[in-house]
This record gives sequence, C-alpha cells and structure tokens, in this order.
Amino acid sequence: MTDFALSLNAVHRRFRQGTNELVVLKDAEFHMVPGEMVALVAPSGSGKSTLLHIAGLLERPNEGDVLVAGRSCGQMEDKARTAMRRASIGFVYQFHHLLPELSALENVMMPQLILGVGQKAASERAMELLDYMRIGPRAEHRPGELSGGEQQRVAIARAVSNSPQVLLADEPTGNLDPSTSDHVFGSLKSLVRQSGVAALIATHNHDLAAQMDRAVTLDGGRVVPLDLSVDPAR
Ligand SMILES: Nc1ncnc2c1ncn2[C@@H]1O[C@H](COP(=O)(O)OP(=O)(O)OP(=O)(O)O)[C@@H](O)[C@H]1O
Repeated sequence: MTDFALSLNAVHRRFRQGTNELVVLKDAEFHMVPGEMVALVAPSGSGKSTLLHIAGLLERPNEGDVLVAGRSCGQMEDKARTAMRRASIGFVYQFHHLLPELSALENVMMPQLILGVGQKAASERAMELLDYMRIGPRAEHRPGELSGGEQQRVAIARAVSNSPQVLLADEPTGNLDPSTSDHVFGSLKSLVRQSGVAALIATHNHDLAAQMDRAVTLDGGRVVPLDLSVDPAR
C-alpha cells in the first residue's frame, strides 16, 4: 500500500447559511504522496480555503476522515489535533503573517520553540533554512525591513521548519510581481523536492500550476484532476 502524506477520505463539509445548507465539499477524495507538488486551481467560492482548512486540521469535516502521514485525524480531540497540526503541517499564506517584532531568524525558530526544540538547535535549523532560501544575510532583520519576496521566503522557511509531512499554501506568491513570484516559487519548489514534504498549493497562476506535478480543481464539491492544457481559462 502506498504511504500517503495526506489523504482525504469521503470528506463532506456543509455550512448553514440562514435557513439554507451550503454543501462545499461532497464526498471529496484526495491523496498526496511525499515530495509531491499539487496545484489547486479553482474559481473563487468553490471551496479552496475550506479544503485547505480541513487538510490542515483547522476545521473538521462533517463526515469523512483526514489522514496525515497515515494517522487518522477526523475523530481526534482538539488537543491531539492541535499537536498533530503543529508537528506535521506547515502553512504559507498570500500575506506572510510574520510576527513584526521578531527578526527573520526568530520567526523561523518560533514553530520549533513551540514544539519544545532547544534554542541552539532551533536557531541552527532556522539559519540553514534561511540560507537555503537565499536570505541568510537578512536573518537579523525584522519583516518590515525586508522586501515582499524576502518576507515570503521567510514565511516559507518558517512553514517547513518543523519538517512537516504536509505543506499547505494559499496563493503563496499572489502578492508578488511576476519576476519575484517566479524566483520565490523556484526556491519553494526546490525546498519541496529536497525535504520530501507533500505540498498542496492553491493558485490562480496557471504558469506556476503547470510547473507542479499535477493540478486538481473542485467540481461540485469533489476534488478532480485538472488538465491545464485544455483549461479554457488559460
Ligand atoms: N464558516 C462559514 N460559514 C458559512 N459559509 C461559509 C463558511 N466558510 C465558507 N463558507 C462558504 O463556502 C463557500 C466556499 O468558501 P471558500 O472560502 O472555501 O471558497 P474559496 O474557493 O476559497 O474562495 P476564495 O478563492 O474567494 O477565497 C463560499 O460560498 C463561502 O461563502
């Protein structure tokens, strides 16, 4: 049997909107193997954030299960789910969400310190990642002193600092100009390859999506393959 980094099994997610019930995910099945990079390309309102929140153990499905590194998380109680999320999942958002009063290095150390890693080991790991993302020389700078591309590099380094099995990103380069976006995406891609994390990346950028291993979309609440070469929006 394949060891999946992430599995969504028959996931349903419904929201109550007034007297109506909105079904956002319906029998959604999705699996990723370690080291895989998958683009999530879907129209606004189709459920991308909902899918990322459920995959990231931030929200529970109404039905179905989410397995991270083979461990069933659907029925986990909140404390165990939070611990699982901190240890096994990394998040990158469109806006970096770095802590403004901390340096780049301290921001990247933070998830490790929360997990109980010692200062020295956390600092060495953070520095290694900042070097890998080619911003080592900016390690002591605060986010406000960094460019948009540099801030996203720090956010990516922070997301993988705990060596998660799953990396979830929502428009990680959506706030950057095209050239910076290409450079940051290139670094993200090599980091995914080098670390073996499974990365699910929501993007509206078809050129970036085409550089990933495969693309999926949401159709009537299901996760289905997307063939970018025949996508009419291209
Ligand atoms: N907590 C909630 N309560 C009620 N409805 C919700 C809730 N969260 C999301 N929805 C609805 O579910 C649908 C999917 O939302 P979601 O945010 O997942 O879409 P999306 O594809 O990420 O959109 P966008 O690209 O615009 O962020 C939307 O119609 C939204 O209004």
